[in-house]
Amino acid sequence: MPELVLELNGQTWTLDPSRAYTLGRDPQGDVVIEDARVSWRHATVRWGGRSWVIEDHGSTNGTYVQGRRLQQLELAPGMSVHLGNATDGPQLTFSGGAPGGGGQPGGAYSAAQAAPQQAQAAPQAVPGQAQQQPGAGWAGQQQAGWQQPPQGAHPQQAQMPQQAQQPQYAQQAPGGQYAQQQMPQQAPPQQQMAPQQMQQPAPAQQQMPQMQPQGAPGVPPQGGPGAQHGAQQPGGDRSPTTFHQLSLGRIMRIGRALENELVVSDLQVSRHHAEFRASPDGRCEIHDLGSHNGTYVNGQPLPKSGSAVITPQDIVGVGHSTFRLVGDRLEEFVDTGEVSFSARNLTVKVDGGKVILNNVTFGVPEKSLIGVIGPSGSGKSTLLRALTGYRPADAGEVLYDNRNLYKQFAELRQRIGLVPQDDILHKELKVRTALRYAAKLRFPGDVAEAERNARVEEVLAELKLDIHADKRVTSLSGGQRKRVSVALELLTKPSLIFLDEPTSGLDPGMDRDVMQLLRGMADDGRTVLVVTHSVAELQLCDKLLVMAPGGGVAYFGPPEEALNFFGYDSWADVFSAFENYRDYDWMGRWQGSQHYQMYAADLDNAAANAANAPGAPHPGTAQQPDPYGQALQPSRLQKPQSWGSQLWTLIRRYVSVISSDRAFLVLSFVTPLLLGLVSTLMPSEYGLTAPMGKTNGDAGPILLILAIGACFSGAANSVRELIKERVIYERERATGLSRSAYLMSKVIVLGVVAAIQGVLMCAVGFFPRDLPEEGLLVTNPAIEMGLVMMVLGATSMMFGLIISSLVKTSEKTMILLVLFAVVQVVFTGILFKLFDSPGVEQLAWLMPSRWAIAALGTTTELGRLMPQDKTDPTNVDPLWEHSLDQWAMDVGILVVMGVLCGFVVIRLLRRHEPEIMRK
Ligand SMILES: Nc1ncnc2c1ncn2[C@@H]1O[C@H](COP(=O)(O)OP(=O)(O)OP(=O)(O)O)[C@@H](O)[C@H]1O
Repeated sequence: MPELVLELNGQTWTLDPSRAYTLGRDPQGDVVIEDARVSWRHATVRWGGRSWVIEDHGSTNGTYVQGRRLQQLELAPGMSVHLGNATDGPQLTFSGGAPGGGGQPGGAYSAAQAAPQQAQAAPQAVPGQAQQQPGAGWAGQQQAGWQQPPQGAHPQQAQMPQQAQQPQYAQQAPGGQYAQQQMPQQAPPQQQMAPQQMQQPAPAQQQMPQMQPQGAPGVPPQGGPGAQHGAQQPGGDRSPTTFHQLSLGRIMRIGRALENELVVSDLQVSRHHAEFRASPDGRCEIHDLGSHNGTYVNGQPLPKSGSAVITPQDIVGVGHSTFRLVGDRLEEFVDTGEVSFSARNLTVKVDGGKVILNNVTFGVPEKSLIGVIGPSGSGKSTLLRALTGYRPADAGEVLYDNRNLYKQFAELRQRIGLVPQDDILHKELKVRTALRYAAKLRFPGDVAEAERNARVEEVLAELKLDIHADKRVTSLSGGQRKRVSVALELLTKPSLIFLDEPTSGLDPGMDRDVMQLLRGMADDGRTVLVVTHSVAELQLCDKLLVMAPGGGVAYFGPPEEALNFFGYDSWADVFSAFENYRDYDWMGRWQGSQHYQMYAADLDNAAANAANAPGAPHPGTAQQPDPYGQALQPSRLQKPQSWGSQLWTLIRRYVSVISSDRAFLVLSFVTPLLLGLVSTLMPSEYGLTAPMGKTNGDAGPILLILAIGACFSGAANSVRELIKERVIYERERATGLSRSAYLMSKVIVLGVVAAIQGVLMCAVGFFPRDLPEEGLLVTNPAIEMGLVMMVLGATSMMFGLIISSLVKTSEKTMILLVLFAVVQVVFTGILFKLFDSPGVEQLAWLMPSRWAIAALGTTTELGRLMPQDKTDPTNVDPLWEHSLDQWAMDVGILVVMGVLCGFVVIRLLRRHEPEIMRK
C-alpha cells in the first residue's frame, strides 16, 4: 500500500492509506492550516483504492490545482494543491502518491522542486483568479482583512469625475471629509478587485462561462483543456460532483429509488425520474419517465414522458442536479447552493413609458448576502420582482450561475426561494402543520409522507423553530414568524433566497436576529438578497446595493464603504439627500466613481459585449426562443403534484384553517340561525301558503328575508378569501400550484359551508310557517325550497369570490359586499314588478336573488299568493309559474350563473400571479 507524503510550509506528513486525513483550520484535524481563507474542515486526503484522492468538503474558498477549483482529484506525484486561493492560498505538495506508490517512495517532495513545476503548470494563475472565490466567505474576508482599503491616492484620482459631480452638500458634509475618504478607495489592492475580476471577460478558462452566449450557458468548448477535470461546466467554475460511465447500448435511469442506476437523494426528483439511453450508434437520449417536477434540456422542460437527443453542448437538469455528456460519460453537477448571481442592465418601464428601474447591474459570487436599500419608491420591490422572474425586466437579463433566468425559468424557478413582505403561511395553523402542507404541495407526488415530514423536521431544527413547532403561527413573535416563512422556502433547498423587507415592523433585537439568520444562511452556501428599510445591521451583508430615486443604482459595494462613498455620517443623511436632490444624477455619480470601476463596470461591459455579439439573445429574453428551439410556454411549467392531489391537499388545508378559526365557525353557523329566526318575527297568518281564493302578501317578504340572508352569508364567507391569501397564492402559483385546483378547493369548502347555512336558515325559518302541501320536484316542499336556498348560497359565494379577486385590499370587500346584498334586495321581484319592465327585467336576470325567489315562487305559487298586477291578477311573473319545468329552469340558471362566476374568478386570478406565468 503506497504511502503519501504531504508537504506544507516546510513541514511534511507521511500519510497512511489505511485512514483518511482531514485538512483545515480545525485544531482537532490531522493537518492544521492556520489561514483565514481555509475552511474549518476544508478537505480530506485518503487512499481511494487505486490512487490517493483529495476531496474538498464544500469549503468556502475552494481547493485548486493549476488554478482550477476542484471537488475531488486523484493525486499524482509532484502535484501542488492550493487551499483557499488559487494562487497564494496555502500550498500542499504531494509526493509518492501515484498508483502503486510510483512517485518517489518514501521521499518527501521538496518545496523547491515543486515550485518551478507550479509556475509552469499554472500560467493563468493571475491575481484575478483569486477572485473566482473572492473569499466569498464573509468571515474569511473579514479575517483576512481583504476589505481594508490601502492608504494612498491612486494616480487616476485626478481624472475621476466623481468629485466634480459631487453635489455641493456632499462636498461640505460631513466635515469636508469626502475627498479624503475617497482617496483610499481609489487604489484597491488586488484582493479588492475581487468581484469585478470574477466577471471579467478574460480569456482564462474559469471566466469563460461568464462570457458564453446565453444559448449555451456554461458549456465549455469541446475537448478544451480542463474538460476532463470539469473545470468548466453548467455551474461556472466548479468541478463535477460525480462522473457516471455511460456505455453504448446501456440505459441509465435516474431517480430517488434505490433500484435506479443513478440514485439522486433529492426530494425534488421523482422515484423514477428519467433515463439516459445510449444507443449503439453513439447517440444519447434523455427520456422523461413522467416525472413530477420535469426533466429539462437547456432549461426547457421535456414533455411528460418525452425524449430528446442530447449532445455534449446540452445541459440536462433533474432536480438540483445538472448533467452533461462528455465522451462516454456523464458529468453530474449538484447545485448545493454555491452559485453566482448577477443582474445586467435591468430596466423596467410601466405604462406610459415611465422608467421605474433604470439599467441596474450588479453581480455577486456564491454564498453572498446582499442588502438592498433605498428611499421609498426607488424601485426596490420592482427590482426584486425582476430578479425573481415575477415581473421580468423589459430589458436586461438575470443570470443564475450564468444561466438566463427568464429563459430557463421553468427549471430555475425551483432553485429560487422568495419570502415576500407578508407572511406566506396560514396564521391559524400550527407551525409544523403549515410546513407539512407546504411540503405536500411543493414536493413531487411520489415523495412519501415520512420523507416530507423528515425534511420539515430538518428545516425546523435548522432554523431553531423546533420548540415552536406546535404553536400556532399567530402566537409567534414577528421575528419567529419571519423564520417560519424562511423555513417554508428552505424546504426545497433553494440556492438563491430573496426576502422583501423581512424586518419591517420588528424591534431592533429581532431585526438583528433575522439579519443574523440570513448571514448564517449565506455562510451555509446560499446566496441571499434582502430588501430592507433597516440600516442597523447592514454590516452583516457582503455587498450593499443602494437604489436612488428613479430606480437607478446609487452605490454597489461593501457596506462599510458606503457612507464614505456618499460622504455622510449616517444613512438618515444619505436618504435626506436623496429626497432633497431628487433630480440629481445619482446614477451618473455612481457610474463615474471608482467603486463602479471596482464592482460593476466589468459586468456592464460584459453585458454590452454579450448584447453585441452575433447571435446574442435580445434583452428581455423571456420571449426569446430557447436554445432548444422553443419559446418558454408558461403552460409547460411542471406541477409537482397531480391536479387531484393538489385539490385534496388544498381542501384539507382549508378545512384545517377554517376549523382552527373558532370565530369564523361560530359566525358561519350562528348567522344563518339568526337570519332564519329574524324571518320568523314577521307575523303571518298563512305563512308561505294561502287558502284557495285568498292572497297572502306576507309570503313575499318572508321569502325575501330568507333569500337575502342566503345571498349575504354566502358572499360574506368568500368575499375575503382570495384577497387575504393573495400573497400565498402568488408564491404557491410560482412553485407549481394549479389555479383551477386552488379555486375548486375554495368552491368545494365554501360551497359546503353555504349549503349548511342554507339548511340551517330554512330549518329555523320554515319551522313555524305553513308550507304548501307538496313541492314540484319532491313531495316535501321544505326540502325543495331548502335545495334552492343551498344553490343560492353557493352562487352568492361565487359572487363573493369575484369581489375578492377584484379588489386590491380587504377593506374594500365590505363596501362591495353591502352593495351586492342591497342590489339583490332590489332585484328579487318582491318589492316591485320586474316583468314587463324592459331594461330592468333584463338587468334582473343577472341577479341570483331573482332566480332564487323565482324558484321559491314556483313551489309556493307566489304569483297566486302575491299578485303584482293589480289590474289583472292572472298576469303573474312568468318566472314564478307553478310548474316543474319553470322550477328547473330557475334553479338551472342559478347553477349556470355560479359556474360562469367560476370562469370569471379563474380569469381574475391570473392577475395575481407572477407575470412570467401569465405570458
Ligand atoms: N405598475 C406600476 N405602474 C406605475 N408605476 C409603478 C408601478 N409599479 C411601481 N410603480 C412606481 O415605481 C416606483 C418604484 O416602486 P417600488 O414599489 O418598486 O418602490 P420601492 O422602493 O419598493 O418602494 P417602497 O420602499 O415604498 O416599498 C414607485 O414610484 C411606484 O409608484
